[in-house]
Amino acid sequence: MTIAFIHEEIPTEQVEQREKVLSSLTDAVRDLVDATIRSTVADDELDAVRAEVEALAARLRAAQLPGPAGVRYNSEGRSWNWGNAVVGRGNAVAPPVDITHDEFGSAYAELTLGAAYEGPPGMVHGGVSALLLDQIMGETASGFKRLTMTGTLTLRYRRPLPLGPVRLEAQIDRESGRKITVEARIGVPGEDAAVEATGLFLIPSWAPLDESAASWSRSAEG
Ligand SMILES: CCCCCCCCCCCCCC(=O)SCCNC(=O)CCNC(=O)[C@H](O)C(C)(C)COP(=O)(O)OP(=O)(O)OC[C@H]1O[C@@H](n2cnc3c(N)ncnc32)[C@H](O)[C@@H]1OP(=O)(O)O
Repeated sequence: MTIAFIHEEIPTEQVEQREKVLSSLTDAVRDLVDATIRSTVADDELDAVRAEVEALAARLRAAQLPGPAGVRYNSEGRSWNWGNAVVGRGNAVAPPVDITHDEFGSAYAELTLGAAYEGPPGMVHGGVSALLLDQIMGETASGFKRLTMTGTLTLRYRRPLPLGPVRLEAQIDRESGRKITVEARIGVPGEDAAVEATGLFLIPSWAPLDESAASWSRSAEG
């Protein structure tokens, strides 16, 4: 099975303009998700809203990609992955997360998780913690200069994580050939970690050890 990045020759300025407009729509959809979960309006009002939402979806379906958004890049080295489940600017399921890479081998992010990410009452779903940790660890292992895939992820849930502000941190622990071990954690900012993770990330045998020569890079905006 091939994992391919899509070369699309759109000028960076145009990509950034589209990303800005798309991000605003995505924020509005995310707010709609939160509003839906927490709404206590009457049933007939829920039904009226459903009809309007269906009409809006039909407008967006007037022009669609044939499949998922994929990861795209232009020859200026700008890439965009608007469908990604964690950082995708077009994905209202993504919290979203802005990951800062301090230097190669270390990263962090701060975000607020609302009602859409609930597991135990008032707490972050364990799978959501795993999702966020997988992304930050994968990006840390890759450093956007090589393709890495999650091989094995080990999580220790030490204490429940309340919905609200959270902080994620990751750093490479060790590397050997195609194997990169990353340590990470998520918790309330300034408190002990709620979940600790260790991940073994692999550069697949079919991928180059370093892809930076392919003039492929990710902008800070992601
Ligand atoms: C420039 C590019 C930038 C890209 C941007 C990136 C952003 C990232 C953000 C994305 C974040 C989201 C991230 C996601 O969500 S990634 C999505 C979730 N992960 C997957 O779908 C991975 C599925 N698995 C595979 O594709 C293959 O099995 C891989 C590629 C992992 C290995 O297949 P490959 O053919 O390459 O390897 P091999 O079988 O010859 O074995 C080689 C060695 O590795 C050892 N081994 C194998 N498998 C495992 C395992 N599972 N755990 C531990 N060890 C394992 C094996 O024993 C052997 O060891 P040794 O005998 O040599 O000692």
